[in-house]
Amino acid sequence: MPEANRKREIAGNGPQRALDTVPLIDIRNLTVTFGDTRILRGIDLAIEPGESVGLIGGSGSGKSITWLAAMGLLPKTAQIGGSVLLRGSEILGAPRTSLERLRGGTIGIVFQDAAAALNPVRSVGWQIAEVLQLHRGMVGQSAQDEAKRLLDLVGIPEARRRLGSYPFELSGGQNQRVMIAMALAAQPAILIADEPTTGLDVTIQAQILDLLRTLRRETGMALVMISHDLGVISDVCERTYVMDAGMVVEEISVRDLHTSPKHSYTKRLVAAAPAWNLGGHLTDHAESPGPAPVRAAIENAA
Ligand SMILES: Nc1ncnc2c1ncn2[C@@H]1O[C@H](COP(=O)(O)OP(=O)(O)OP(=O)(O)O)[C@@H](O)[C@H]1O
Repeated sequence: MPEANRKREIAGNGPQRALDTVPLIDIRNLTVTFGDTRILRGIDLAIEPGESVGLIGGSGSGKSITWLAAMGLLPKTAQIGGSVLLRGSEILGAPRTSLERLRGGTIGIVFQDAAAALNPVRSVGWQIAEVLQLHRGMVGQSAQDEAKRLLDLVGIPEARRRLGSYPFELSGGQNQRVMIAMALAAQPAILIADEPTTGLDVTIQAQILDLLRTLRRETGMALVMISHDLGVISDVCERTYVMDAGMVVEEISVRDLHTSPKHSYTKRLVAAAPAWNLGGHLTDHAESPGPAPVRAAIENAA
């Protein structure tokens, strides 16, 4: 399909996006197969610079696999097809070294389980400094000062002292903030947050979501939020892709989620979510009843 038509088609099917720019990331007809099992069945999605975009769907719908495939993080047993353009250049199948440069560089990633993702035998200051050296060439005092600034930025108290702390000395919420600081250290153009608040208590979850919203506004980076929680998506994102069984079934603005979901799966998600949950971006987050009832409602809908 000619490029212009493709873009018109995307715009016609979902919320309006800028049509005259090259997307930051443009995923086209992405397929993933393990053996005989097709996991992704032709994913199309695009992220513009500075946007905040959700990827919502039930467990096993392929949300994480989409981004793992796009960034070359799947095992060799995966057969991958389609195209992933980063600022117009193909990165699917790119050499490992250039993908490693992109990951944690242009593309920052925050996973659910920060404690597992952080190195237990290195101080958080060391780990942030490593990113600063790798991606920005910073060493010595300037790296230490920047690491401290990043810990301040993500809301870790007594940041200078905390540079010497190990992950086991920090709470779950603080480790998640350290992960975000590490991702930000490389000044990414896009941050992919895969269920970044699952497992954290309600108040900490609200604080982390608030932090991600603020950081996106202040740094201008794009944010992709992967979640099965409609509350999280409507809290943080402007629009969302809805995934079911390895396909994107709908692209919709978060505001329209309330009133005009089109696909039956999206309608079920919305119908099952408590009313407060869909107004998350309009409410005081600290009063949110939290993710557990939402997850139960979504699982019932699926
Ligand atoms: N290495 C693998 N080999 C075979 N199948 C896999 C592999 N990794 C993931 N899968 C399968 O791919 C499907 C999609 O997984 P994925 O992790 O993307 O789901 P998800 O939508 O992120 O779900 P969740 O919200 O539970 O994390 C699942 O059915 C999973 O079992």
